[in-house]
Amino acid sequence: MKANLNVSPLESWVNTDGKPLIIAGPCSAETEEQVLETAEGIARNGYAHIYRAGVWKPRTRPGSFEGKGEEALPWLQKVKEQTGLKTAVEVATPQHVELALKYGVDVLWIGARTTVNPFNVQDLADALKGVDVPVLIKNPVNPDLALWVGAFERIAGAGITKLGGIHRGFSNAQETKYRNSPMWQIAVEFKTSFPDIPLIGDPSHMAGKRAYLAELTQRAMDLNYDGLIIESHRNPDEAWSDASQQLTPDALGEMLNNIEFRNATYGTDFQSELDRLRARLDNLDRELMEVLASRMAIVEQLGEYKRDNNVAVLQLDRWKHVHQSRAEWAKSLNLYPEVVEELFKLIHMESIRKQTEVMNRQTV
Ligand SMILES: C=C(O[C@@H]1C=C(C(=O)O)C=C[C@H]1O)C(=O)O
Repeated sequence: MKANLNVSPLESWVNTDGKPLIIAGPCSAETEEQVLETAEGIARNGYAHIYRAGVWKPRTRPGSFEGKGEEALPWLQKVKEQTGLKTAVEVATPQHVELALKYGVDVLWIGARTTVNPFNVQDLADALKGVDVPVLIKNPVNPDLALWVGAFERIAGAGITKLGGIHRGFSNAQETKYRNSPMWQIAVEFKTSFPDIPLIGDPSHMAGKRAYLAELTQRAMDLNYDGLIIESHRNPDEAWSDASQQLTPDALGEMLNNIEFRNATYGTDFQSELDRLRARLDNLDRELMEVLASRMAIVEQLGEYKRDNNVAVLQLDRWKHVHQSRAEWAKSLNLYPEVVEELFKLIHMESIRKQTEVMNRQTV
């Protein structure tokens, strides 16, 4: 996917000394004391660059705590004064943008439920015209990379260059382990297509539960994310929103201490070993494709035979056998059966496409 985006590097608006950007703070600003005490704990631990707090909360159903609104913004000003941390809030309407800027919030983020709606995003873009403020855009709730990119195009269209993406995962229709499925492949695609846009992992919203935060944080770091946004509350169990996924500032510090922060690049001694192993991979991938091409040639012959004998392309019994036997082979080869199953589903669909083409090919 391509898009013409003018993006300033992260270092142009926040100094992280080359380390991942850490944004931490409570899901919601509840009271002045809660905001200040949590900020003080985070500042004391020294890991964070930006303090986050939700002031306007988009809730799934009405009736739950929807945020303190404007009343909470002076509390964030105090956080800045007392800790030196920058501050960030979520904005969903032009009025939110206006108020956040009025009270000197340093960084704005657009939530997943806003990114999903181009009308909302355009309204925000219009409100941001002529303003120089960093804007982080969460992925839309549904796994649609183009919709995410569209939001970047709209905000960039307003002249904002200090941009970043937040990968918070994708909403699930059914109960799954994580509250929001990470679907890492979408983020990898995002990073591949837009290497200049800093990408920040949001393990809190992926996890939904404290117990999964460390593994998701590690995963984001293994994928070389530029930063993390993690919810932290002075007393998580008493939080007015997202109680089960927040950590105390100290517990967050402890978790981050146990994360391995990987290097994005490597030295020359490492390079030669990487080159050697990658050369082997190149050869193997080439062989893999040659095998695939041979398979397709046989599929084509089978297609011709089916056409000449008026036999249907799809052969369910055979396909079931292929599907099952390859999953068994995968197990015995120590490969993930689910991955091999997915691979063979793709191969099967390609066989069907090829044979359908053969069937409908004009014979002379
Ligand atoms: C190749 C065939 O046609 C289809 C493709 C299959 C495959 O790719 O393995 C299996 C069954 C058929 O649905 C076949 O009939 O064997």
